Amino acid sequence: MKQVEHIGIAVRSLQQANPLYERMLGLKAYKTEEVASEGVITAFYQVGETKIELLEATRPDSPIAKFIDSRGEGIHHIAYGVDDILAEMDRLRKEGFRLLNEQPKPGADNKLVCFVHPKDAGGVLVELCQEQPA
Ligand SMILES: CC[C@@H](C(=O)O)C(=O)SCCNC(=O)CCNC(=O)[C@H](O)C(C)(C)COP(=O)(O)OP(=O)(O)OC[C@H]1O[C@@H](n2cnc3c(N)ncnc32)[C@H](O)[C@@H]1OP(=O)(O)O
Ligand SMILES: [Co+2]
Repeated sequence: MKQVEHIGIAVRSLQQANPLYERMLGLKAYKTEEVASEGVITAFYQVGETKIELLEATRPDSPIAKFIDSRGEGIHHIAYGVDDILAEMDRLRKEGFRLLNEQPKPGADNKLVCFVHPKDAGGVLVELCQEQPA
């Protein structure tokens, strides 16, 4: 894994969270994108070498809705950038980590992603992400 690509933060409402993050970071979101397959709408902030990904649920069965119901708003996952997601998935599988998707799937911001179960990763949901060729 080469860097922390982004930190995912669950929010109830982007409309309410964006002004807070803009004031706090002194930055505007560079992108807003819906990922229907995950039931989320995202806003991305570039902070130095990494990004903050705000996530609002778009439906009640979204992982973000479930997370907010049980834990409230806050850090939801850490995403690590990788060069070869299939190789990294294979390595983690062999190390005994449960992957939450067996094949890489499309994420936001032109990435392929895979999640690792938080119960195998010290209580933190981990996302692997690989840049997709444009
Ligand atoms: C925008 C696309 C993409 C990107 O490109 O960046 C994204 O970031 S999408 C982000 C949203 N998508 C996902 O989170 C997909 C992966 N997540 C899942 O598959 C599930 O959410 C989960 C992690 C398997 C949990 O689902 P489930 O088992 O149904 O939920 P429970 O509420 O029953 O939780 C079981 C257990 O796990 C703990 N938990 C749940 N979520 C997290 C979390 N984010 N971080 C740490 N721990 C988490 C939860 O508290 C339960 O623990 P116990 O209470 O001790 O049993
Ligand atoms: Co993410």
